[in-house]
Amino acid sequence: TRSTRPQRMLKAVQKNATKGNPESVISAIDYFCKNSEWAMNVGDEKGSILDSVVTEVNPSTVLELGTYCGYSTVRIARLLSPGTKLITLEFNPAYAAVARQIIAYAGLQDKVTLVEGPSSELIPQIKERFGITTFDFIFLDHWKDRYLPDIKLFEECGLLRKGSVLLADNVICPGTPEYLEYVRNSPHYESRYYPAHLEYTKVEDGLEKSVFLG
Ligand SMILES: O=c1[nH]cnc2c(O)c(F)c(-c3ccc(F)cc3)c(-c3ccc(F)cc3)c12
Ligand SMILES: [Mg+2]
Repeated sequence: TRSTRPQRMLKAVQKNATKGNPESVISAIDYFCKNSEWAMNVGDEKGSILDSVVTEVNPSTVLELGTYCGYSTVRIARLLSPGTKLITLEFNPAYAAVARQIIAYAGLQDKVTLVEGPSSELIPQIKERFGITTFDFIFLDHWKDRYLPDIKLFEECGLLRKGSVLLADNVICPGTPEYLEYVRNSPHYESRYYPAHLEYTKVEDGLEKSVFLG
């Protein structure tokens, strides 16, 4: 049967990247998406903004919603201090299977815990399952309609602390208007928009960074 796009992306990584070299994995995926098949990785332009925010926060606890093929997981994990781990949630088992292999190819498997399932069920389990009290950094990149309910879930579950940084992808394309309205008008968040483009295209998109004020 015909391979899937994530499987073809994995093949491109195995062919063109160097095992244990995260930069080469990132480059191989970007090359694949620019020259073979578009795919919904955060990409190099928004990825550079992601890198700068992660570097600035230098988080000890990290959560990613939406692993897909692991591109942003690799981007984040390669920047973490030794001993720091990130938890990434993926709903789609086929995506998760490819992501595990791409993360391992980059040599970052010891810094990543990939959990399969819906964020609505997994978020309330995080404290007990992973011994986390609060997150320093959260990257939202799963499904636009879950951004607002999941940020409310973070608040209800006590997973945010004064200074927790949330960074959300696709706030313009496909767009998350209710989420933006919430973080931009809530007295509990300081929000800032980083303009960019939809990965590998000229279409407008951007990232929204929101700091929890407590
Ligand atoms: O769903 C997503 N999660 C995370 N990141 C995404 C991302 O970075 C994207 F660029 C897109 C996107 C945007 C425009 C487009 F034309 C196709 C896909 C999607 C997306 C949006 C709607 C869908 F029906 C399917 C996928 C996502
Ligand atoms: Mg995205």
